[in-house]
Amino acid sequence: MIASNITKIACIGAGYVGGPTMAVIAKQCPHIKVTVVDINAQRIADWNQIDLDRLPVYEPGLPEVVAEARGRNLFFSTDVEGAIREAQMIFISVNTPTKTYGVGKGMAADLKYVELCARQIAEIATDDKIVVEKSTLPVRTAQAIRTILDAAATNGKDTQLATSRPKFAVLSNPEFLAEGTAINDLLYADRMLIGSEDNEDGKRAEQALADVYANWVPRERIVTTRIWSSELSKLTANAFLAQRISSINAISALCERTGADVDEVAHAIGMDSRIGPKFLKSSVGFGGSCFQKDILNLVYLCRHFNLPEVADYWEQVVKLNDYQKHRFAKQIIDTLFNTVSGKKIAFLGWAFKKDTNDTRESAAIYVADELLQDRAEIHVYDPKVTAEQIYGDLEYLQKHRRNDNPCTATQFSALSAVEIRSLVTVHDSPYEALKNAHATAILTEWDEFKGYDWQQIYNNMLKPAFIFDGRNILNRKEITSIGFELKSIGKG
Ligand SMILES: NC(=O)c1ccc[n+]([C@@H]2O[C@H](COP(=O)([O-])OP(=O)(O)OC[C@H]3O[C@@H](n4cnc5c(N)ncnc54)[C@H](O)[C@@H]3O)[C@@H](O)[C@H]2O)c1
Ligand SMILES: O=c1ccn([C@@H]2O[C@H](COP(=O)(O)OP(=O)(O)O[C@H]3O[C@H](CO)[C@@H](O)[C@H](O)[C@H]3O)[C@@H](O)[C@H]2O)c(=O)[nH]1
Repeated sequence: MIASNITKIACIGAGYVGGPTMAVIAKQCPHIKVTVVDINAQRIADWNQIDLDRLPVYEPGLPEVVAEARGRNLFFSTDVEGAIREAQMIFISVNTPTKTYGVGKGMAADLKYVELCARQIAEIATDDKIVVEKSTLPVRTAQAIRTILDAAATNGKDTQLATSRPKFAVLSNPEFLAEGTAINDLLYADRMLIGSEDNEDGKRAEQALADVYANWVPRERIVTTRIWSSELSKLTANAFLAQRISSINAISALCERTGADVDEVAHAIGMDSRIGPKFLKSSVGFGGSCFQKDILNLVYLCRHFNLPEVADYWEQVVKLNDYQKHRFAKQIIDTLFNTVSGKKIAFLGWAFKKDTNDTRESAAIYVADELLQDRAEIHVYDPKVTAEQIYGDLEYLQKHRRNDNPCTATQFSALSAVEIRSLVTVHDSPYEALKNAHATAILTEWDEFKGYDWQQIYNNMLKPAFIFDGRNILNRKEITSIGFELKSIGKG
């Protein structure tokens, strides 16, 4: 029977979602044994690190949560089969990146890892399981998971009576946490969304998962819907959030031409309670593993369902974001007298936002790539990102440029790993990165950047000393009074 009182949970995928979400469930529910598994043995070893500063995910508040629950009722393991066998409820929290091959290349979500999980669960399960989609998935994926679970569950078990074969309930439970604030987002979630199949087992499973969250989430914030609505709500939420950023970034370009100030415009419109103040910060462009991937997935779905106008509408959000990154890089080249060849450009920040070590789709990667095409010498400092990660990001981009992206246009030539390493230097000290630089570009809004000794930095830079503030974090009056030439986003 589908369990109604959950005491054993497994989560497949120990990444940025699986790790923090399960750590918080374990912290809040000491009566539930939570096992997080991954095929990446290094990742699991890192989650088991005694030194909590070296967990694989940098996230404020996470070390404290892990310290409290790990070894008590929170376990990280590579034994995927054992965890599946034991659990009553299994979260699938594996990556669903944009496809880089075949049908839907560059647009559709790659569901191969999710499919593998479904097959593995079906093969190993000997009793009834609740399977929870935690990964972000295209609408109607639950149907595919159900088909795999049902078909594979009978495979090789033909001798078993149909009634004694394990049963599965599939739930959609998308995750809305944002990196950098994940622990707070999980502890004080705006809502927990659960979509279930419309049958007795589905409703039983929905109740069981709602009861888990009710250990700390107020009941009125636990929202239940049809399974397709839940799946689609996740893509829609990200599309709406990203759309706000592209909207304000579009206005930033107009501000630069007209003498308006985008931060003032954002403040003024955000005071309208119908618009609201959040997600109106103009920047060098949004990054992260979710927004672009999920919108492209939405666009692909719309085309699949023959809705080209709807597809074009949402695709524009991504195109505008590409334009914003390109505009920033071009402004650096234009301002530095039309070439950055042989010039030292210091990058402050590489992560896609502050308070994370995640760099996936970070604007910094695209801006760097465009400057490297002109043979700039880039010197990077980021408080949490390793040199290997930075080189790896640039090398990956050389193989996976999108042709329709002005930042990665086809006329760009691919740089070799050796060329990248000769042109890009990664520093442990921001002051070293900035010494003798022609210009500084701020790519991430890390708080520490604001507190630097900018007078000392100015003294050690070449003149004229340019700052391109891609996050509008510096105080214009103070910085320009030192002598810097400051270029901000959306300030004419
Ligand atoms: N990162 C976020 O902020 C965020 C927020 C909400 C939702 N999501 C969604 O959650 C999902 C996971 O994202 P993430 O950022 O945690 O990804 P991630 O790449 O950090 O982690 C995924 C993990 O799954 C593991 N994995 C893949 N296939 C496996 C298998 N068959 N068995 C065991 N382990 C396997 C990988 O080794 C990896 O460690 C994605 O669908 C993403 O869109 C992400
Ligand atoms: O006003 C803003 C807000 C954000 N950003 C940028 O947008 C990107 C994404 O930021 P954010 O949404 O805070 O982080 P993510 O971790 O990508 O979280 C998003 O993507 C997750 C994965 O799906 C969802 O769970 C979250 O709800 C959704 O906010 C980053 O580059 C930010 O710098 C801006 O430029 N301006």
